[in-house]
Amino acid sequence: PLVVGKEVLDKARREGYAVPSFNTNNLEITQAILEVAEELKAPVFIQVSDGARKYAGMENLANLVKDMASRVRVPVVLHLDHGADFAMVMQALRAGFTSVMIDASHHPLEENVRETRKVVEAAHAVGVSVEAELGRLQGIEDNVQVSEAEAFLTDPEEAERFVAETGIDYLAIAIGTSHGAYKGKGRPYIDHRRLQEIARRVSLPLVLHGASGVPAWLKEKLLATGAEVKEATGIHDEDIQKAIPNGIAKINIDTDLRLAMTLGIREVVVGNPREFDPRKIIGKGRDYLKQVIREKFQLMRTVGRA
Ligand SMILES: O=C(COP(=O)(O)O)N(O)CCCOP(=O)(O)O
Ligand SMILES: [Zn+2]
Repeated sequence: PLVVGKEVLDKARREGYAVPSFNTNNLEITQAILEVAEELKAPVFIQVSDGARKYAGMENLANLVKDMASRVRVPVVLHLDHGADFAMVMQALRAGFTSVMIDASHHPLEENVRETRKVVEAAHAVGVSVEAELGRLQGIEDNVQVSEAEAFLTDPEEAERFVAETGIDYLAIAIGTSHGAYKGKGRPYIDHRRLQEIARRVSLPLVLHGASGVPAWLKEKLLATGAEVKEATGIHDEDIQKAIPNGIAKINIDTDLRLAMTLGIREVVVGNPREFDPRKIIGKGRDYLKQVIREKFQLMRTVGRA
């Protein structure tokens, strides 16, 4: 069923596992997420970004997820990813979202606090959980762009104050991850000591954005279809596994789903030039999506937690 975010993440942080938050833009991605969550008896967040809202329509995606979530046994949270402003958050609340992010992290701290408090008051009035962000990720991705220079990591002491002043339910932090498929030259450096210091001061569930791994098997297969993803690199599994006991309870995954969908589509389109049935083309993408989603639940130890 559809549930509120706080209860799912408080349990995850308490019991030392994480819940993946997968971005959806359409029917097939949503199906893949829910089929695997049900199969593995795992709680799951399905999140809609600003880009997805523009692409598919917020109400369309909300109605799809709400209806499908009502027909599975595992807890499903419908989450607004990177809510840009109060108006967008209100649109999500009206559409029935059970968790919302207000991302005012690119504003000065006082404005971030003000914006976030306003959202907390409105969302909590209707029993919906709130995520906010402190610190900035580097990385380029569609509507989420921060140049290297502006990127800065989350200050533990500031995080403690921010949580106290805003009343949020979970906190997104910057410890070295970044959005998109190009997270740095070699292995991205994840500041685990900084995370431990934040987790010591903040008892709320912590959120990791920009956490896609760009799995080797997926990259190899994509390269074999002629996809130009040679420079793509992601967060290493060990860094994810290390971050979870240190308070990370929600982990955002979008890029790995994009790569999986693209692999299926390219394999059919490049491999069978005579194929023009979208069900065969997008359907192949859905199969790879399910494989990636399965791996994420296993990596985050979410299996069987529903
Ligand atoms: O943290 C992430 C994804 O991280 P990833 O790129 O490492 O998967 N997200 O919040 C997804 C942001 C997607 O925004 P848009 O659809 O507008 O491009
Ligand atoms: Zn993000």
